[in-house]
Amino acid sequence: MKTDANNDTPLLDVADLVVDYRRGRTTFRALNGVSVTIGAGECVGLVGESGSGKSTLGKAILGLTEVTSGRISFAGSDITHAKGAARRRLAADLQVVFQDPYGSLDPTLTVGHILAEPLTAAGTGRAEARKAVAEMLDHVRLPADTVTRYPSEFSGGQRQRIAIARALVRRPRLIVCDEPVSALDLTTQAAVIDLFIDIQRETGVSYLFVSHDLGVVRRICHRVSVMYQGECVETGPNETITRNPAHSYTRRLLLASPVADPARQAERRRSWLGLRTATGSPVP
Ligand SMILES: Nc1ncnc2c1ncn2[C@@H]1O[C@H](COP(=O)(O)OP(=O)(O)OP(=O)(O)O)[C@@H](O)[C@H]1O
Repeated sequence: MKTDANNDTPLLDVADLVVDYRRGRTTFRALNGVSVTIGAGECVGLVGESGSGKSTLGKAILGLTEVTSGRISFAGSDITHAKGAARRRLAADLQVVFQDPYGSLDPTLTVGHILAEPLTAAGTGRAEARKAVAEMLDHVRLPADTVTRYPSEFSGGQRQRIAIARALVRRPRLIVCDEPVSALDLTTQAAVIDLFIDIQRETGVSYLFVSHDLGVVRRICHRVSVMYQGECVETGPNETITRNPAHSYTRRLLLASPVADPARQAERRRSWLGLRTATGSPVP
């Protein structure tokens, strides 16, 4: 595994994480002892069905939800409960791209303003911020005149490129990508995934790539962790997880993910139904 440049410490080290949500008078355990590491320049995929806890893990890393127990370390520092100024300092290194390209950009601001704001808020001068914004637009393959336009003037895929540029503008070391392509049509998805791959090659940034779609994760990630009911049931290299999964839940997830060939899809569906019947409903 690739690790932090100067030592053997992973860039991100999540150990035995527990997150409980309050539901009225009871609590619901959304994460139950989850451990994940990400090295420098590595992309780790987080897959699992809806409700398995993927977004909760992303939110805990970003400080958007309270951690019940366990530890999150970033570049060797404990950030489990980082808040206020400590959390704001982390924003230089730790960024996020959300699923919804329509809701995540302020419609009242020009794209230039949206992209420059994280830099000027951190004390960068206007001229330097303008230069960095132009570079970022180039990185995400958007034309220079994008700066004067508003988010509503762009398609979903273009908006997601703007959101990626905003996440990149402070040159972070890790981006949490929470279902960043699931709201896009298949062709746009493929182009945005290619962009994520190119950016990683160009900048060496790491990704935690959350997706319910193993097909997407197969294209972009070095390693994959599989979540099921708040637990991480399997972690391994992309090839191993997507070709030879050890856990029965991963096999089901794999068989349920769509493939382009309809005949193969039908065969996989039959196989999936057979597997369900053979193993019964509850997954071990
Ligand atoms: N703020 C909250 N309060 C109470 N329960 C929550 C809260 N947020 C999430 N949950 C519950 O925690 C569990 C995990 O949710 P989470 O959003 O992390 O799953 P997910 O795998 O990301 O699902 P999806 O793919 O649908 O986004 C779900 O049962 C969800 O209902």
